Amino acid sequence: MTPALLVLASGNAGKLREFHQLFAPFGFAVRPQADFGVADVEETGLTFVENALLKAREASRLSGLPALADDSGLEVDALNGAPGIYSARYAGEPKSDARNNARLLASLAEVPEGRRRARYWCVLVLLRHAEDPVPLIVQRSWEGEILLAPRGEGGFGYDPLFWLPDHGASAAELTAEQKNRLSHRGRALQALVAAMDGGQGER
Ligand SMILES: O=c1nc[nH]c2c1ncn2[C@H]1C[C@H](O)[C@@H](COP(=O)(O)OP(=O)(O)OP(=O)(O)O)O1
Ligand SMILES: [Mg+2]
Repeated sequence: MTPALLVLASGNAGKLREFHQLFAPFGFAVRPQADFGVADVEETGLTFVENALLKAREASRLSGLPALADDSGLEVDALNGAPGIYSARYAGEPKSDARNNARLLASLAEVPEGRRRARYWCVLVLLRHAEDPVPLIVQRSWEGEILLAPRGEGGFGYDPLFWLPDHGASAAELTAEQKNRLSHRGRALQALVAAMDGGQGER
């Protein structure tokens, strides 16, 4: 299935910017859920995949279009996997990247360099319609370490604290093109598009 038009089931401006860049080469149109009056759903799942399904289903139902949702977050080993599926709300409501980053640094204040390993997860769910019983699902991670202080101005969310030892940069110090090539989201989307083009049966 290569739909002519896809709704992006997200209200996150950083994600939407990355998806627009990532989809540009593939030649089908994507529109944010806000264009169809879709508001954020309550993310009541206990896994990224459950939350992504809830978001995609709601956006598809209200738009009448195929929908792609991204549920993502940061898993920090020294915090037993927190903030995980709660990454967006780590410092409470309303969601705030600045307060989330401050809480992450405070939570890791006693954890030395070398023990600050973490990874981003991105789960993408594509529904052909709201009652699609065969969602297309891909999950990818991106390994890094949590810095002692923020670096860089790019990206969004936890990127200024997400250090990439192999690149000698934080995720916020990469160009948009570099981040999209390396990231959990960029690689998940490549895999999703490959699966849409016939990798998973007759879609
Ligand atoms: O590449 C990334 N660079 C930095 N931070 C990131 C990234 N990817 C996910 N994250 C963080 C942001 C947010 O704290 C959480 C996602 O939460 P998540 O519920 O999936 O998104 P959201 O509520 O911001 O928007 P929406 O649900 O409408 O898509 O993980
Ligand atoms: Mg969310």
